[in-house]
Amino acid sequence: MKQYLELCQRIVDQGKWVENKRTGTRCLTVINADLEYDVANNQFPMITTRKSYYKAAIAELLGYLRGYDSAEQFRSIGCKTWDANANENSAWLNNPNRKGEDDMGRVYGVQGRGWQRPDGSTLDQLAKVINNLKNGIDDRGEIITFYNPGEFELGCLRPCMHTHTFSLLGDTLYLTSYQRSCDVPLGLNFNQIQCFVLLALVAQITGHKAGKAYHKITNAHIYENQLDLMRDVQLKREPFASPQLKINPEIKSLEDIETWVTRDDFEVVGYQCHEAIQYPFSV
Ligand SMILES: Nc1nc(=O)c2c([nH]1)NC[C@@H]1CN(c3ccc(C(=O)N[C@@H](CCC(=O)O)C(=O)O)cc3)CN21
Ligand SMILES: O=c1ccn([C@H]2C[C@H](O)[C@@H](COP(=O)(O)O)O2)c(=O)[nH]1
Repeated sequence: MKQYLELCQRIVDQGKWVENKRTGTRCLTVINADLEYDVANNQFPMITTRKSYYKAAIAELLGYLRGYDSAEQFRSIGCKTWDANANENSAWLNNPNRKGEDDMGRVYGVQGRGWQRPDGSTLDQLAKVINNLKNGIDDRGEIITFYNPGEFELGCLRPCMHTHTFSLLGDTLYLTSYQRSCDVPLGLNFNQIQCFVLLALVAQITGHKAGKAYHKITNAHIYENQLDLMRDVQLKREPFASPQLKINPEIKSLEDIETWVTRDDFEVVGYQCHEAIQYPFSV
């Protein structure tokens, strides 16, 4: 929590204003932030200086791991975060590749589970990584990347947290996640949870201890219409201690994640927080 608040304060104190053509809203911006999460000691990085909707963040991650490509699929598992980008983003609405209501196109999990090869076959990046890790193999390339510049025009948004690298040291699994663009008041609240859960979950299904998750962010920003709430409300609050995350121990394989796991297989213990803050969302 301390590192989150320090990043917010750094943006407020040292950020530079950058115009953003896509959303039409300028952002106070810093470059480069390194966060880390202690998964080994179950310090769940939920924001405590406002209410955090952690189940929606976990549902979003489950949708990525399943290769979902429609906002309807995300809604059906308890996550509304893709409604606006699938249905209100003018560039995407005018894109001839959009297949209709709720279509997100070839984003995130579509690339992670079905990267298109030149011969027409597909590569399941996630299954390869899980298989290797299960067999104790780290080939120094246990990478899942959603970033496919050749297919950007086939999706509603370029992935923000775009690459996840797993590393095995003895019986301990580590994760390094890379993010090119980060909406610190809204998106980061979700992304911190997702880095933590991705490591905890993959460690559980591959039979390893979880170590640390490292989260590397390039462009970290606060949109202009979020700044007053961040500076004058959220940053004035004292954080509470981190809660703990309990994951259903019956989750044992990638197939479990694909078939029956829901957001209710994840439970938070000891969460204390300040009141909700509703930040504006820029599409
Ligand atoms: N401008 C922008 N910021 C983002 O963080 C973002 C995008 N766009 N586009 C793609 C995804 C969608 N994400 C989102 C979208 C909405 C919320 C959001 O509204 N969160 C609220 C309530 C969540 C709920 O009730 O489930 C919050 O207070 O955290 C969070 C992340 C993250 N990404
Ligand atoms: O997981 C996510 C997804 C998106 N974001 C934020 C970062 C930016 O504010 C927008 C994406 O806009 P671009 O113009 O494509 O950079 O969404 C996030 O923080 N986390």
